[in-house]
Amino acid sequence: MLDARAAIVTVGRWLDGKGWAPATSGNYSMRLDNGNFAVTVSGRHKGRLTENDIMSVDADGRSLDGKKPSAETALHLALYSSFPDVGAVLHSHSPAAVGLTRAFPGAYGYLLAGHEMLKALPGVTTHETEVTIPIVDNSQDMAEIEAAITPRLLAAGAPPAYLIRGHGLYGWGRDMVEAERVIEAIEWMIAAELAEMGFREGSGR
Ligand SMILES: CSC[C@@H](O)[C@@H](O)C(=O)COP(=O)(O)O
Ligand SMILES: [Zn+2]
Repeated sequence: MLDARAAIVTVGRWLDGKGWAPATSGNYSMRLDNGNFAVTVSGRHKGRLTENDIMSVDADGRSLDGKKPSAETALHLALYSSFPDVGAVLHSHSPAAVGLTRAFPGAYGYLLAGHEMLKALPGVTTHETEVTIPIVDNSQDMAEIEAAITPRLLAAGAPPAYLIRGHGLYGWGRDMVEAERVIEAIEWMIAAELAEMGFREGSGR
């Protein structure tokens, strides 16, 4: 648990430095060796976490230390339950990811194709490929989001990430380093796509 606390504090500072964790948004978790999970306490500023802002929950999301876990804990636990190899889950709130999902209100997914950066995703070895990041509508009912997204994540070829419309990005990996790489790569590709759209609009192409 000590290592997990330190890793989560560090990742919060990094994500906040990127501008992807404003105003207490975002939440982070890690699988623990004892079958429980370390998760951020709800409502804390993720760039200013201390180790007291990381708590543990069991596989049903019950607090094990009297603190209040992230409001989105159920989404983290659904990923750990679906993917036994996953060791860390990150949730970012970047303006790019939120802007993209709001710019395409009817989109069910966003296609990333031809980017060299796709190779940052586990198992991808060439830019000559495409990955669709699923988009699910936002809800304050985590069970609703979970039910809408889980079957899509279990489909063949699904990436280790999804977008919640008008809300943010979830990404995960076998460990914290891999989860960070997934989030950073997808956030970067989304920003590149938005920049490209701006150029096209500006040049009339
Ligand atoms: C402050 S807006 C963001 C929250 O509503 C929520 O989406 C979020 O990401 C953080 O919630 P939290 O309960 O702190 O984990
Ligand atoms: Zn959120």
